[in-house]
Amino acid sequence: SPAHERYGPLHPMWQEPLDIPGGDRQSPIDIVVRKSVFDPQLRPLKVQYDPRTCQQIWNNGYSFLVEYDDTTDKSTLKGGPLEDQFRLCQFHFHWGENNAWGSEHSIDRRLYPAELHLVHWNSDKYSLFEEAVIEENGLAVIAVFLKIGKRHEGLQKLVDALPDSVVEFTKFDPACLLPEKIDDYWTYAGSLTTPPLTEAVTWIVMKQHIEVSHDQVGGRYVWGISPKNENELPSCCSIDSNATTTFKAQKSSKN
Ligand SMILES: NS(=O)(=O)c1ccc(C(=O)NCCc2c[nH]cn2)cc1
Ligand SMILES: [Zn+2]
Repeated sequence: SPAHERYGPLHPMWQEPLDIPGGDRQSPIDIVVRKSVFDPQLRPLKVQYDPRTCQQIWNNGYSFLVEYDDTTDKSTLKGGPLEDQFRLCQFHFHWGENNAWGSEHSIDRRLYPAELHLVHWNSDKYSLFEEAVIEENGLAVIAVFLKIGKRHEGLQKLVDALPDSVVEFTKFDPACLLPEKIDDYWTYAGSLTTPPLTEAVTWIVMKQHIEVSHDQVGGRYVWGISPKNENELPSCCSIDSNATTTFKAQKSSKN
């Protein structure tokens, strides 16, 4: 069943108590630049996205996802730290209530207003995302920081399409959201940053950010997770704010 039938406002992920894994590779992390080590064995990243695999955009109650058809090897990622070929299944953003924060990773403790995650799963070893998500080398996520600046034309097509639920969204090439130098990245072994927090992710964090204008960045009144006015707030938003707070509290109580 598609993700929006498994997750989303009607089945919020945070309600049941979580048995968060003990975890020695939990994400997100603060990237301490002076402690990062150059690895000459890292190869250039090979990103080959086919815009025709773009299927839909939907609001899952705490962010919005753009989902891709991952039934064949049409939109793939390989190279860099990766031994296998990975299939793009979705991308989504993390943002804050204001532009002072919002990203999940930080660079020398600096947070960005938002962070894009392009989620891929290992199609050489597994046949479904659900299988790969529980395996150590199952997922690869490219993270790109967003900074407020000039308007990002490619992003605008997405912002214009933002749904209150699920809308058909096609021919979007996510490569337009990547910075120009995709071979300048940090990589580390980590986890999903939201439940089920499984430690299955090879993170590839881009050093270069992309610029978006302030009216393009997330937050309750821009990225379509809340209606025209406050009292029409769909239930998902209330779950959204509580869940986010609860989840963050759980996570900080853990470590
Ligand atoms: N922020 S992130 O680390 O990039 C990230 C990416 C993907 C997911 C995700 O897909 N969560 C559902 C997992 C699941 C288990 N079984 C079926 N789906 C969560 C966080
Ligand atoms: Zn994410």
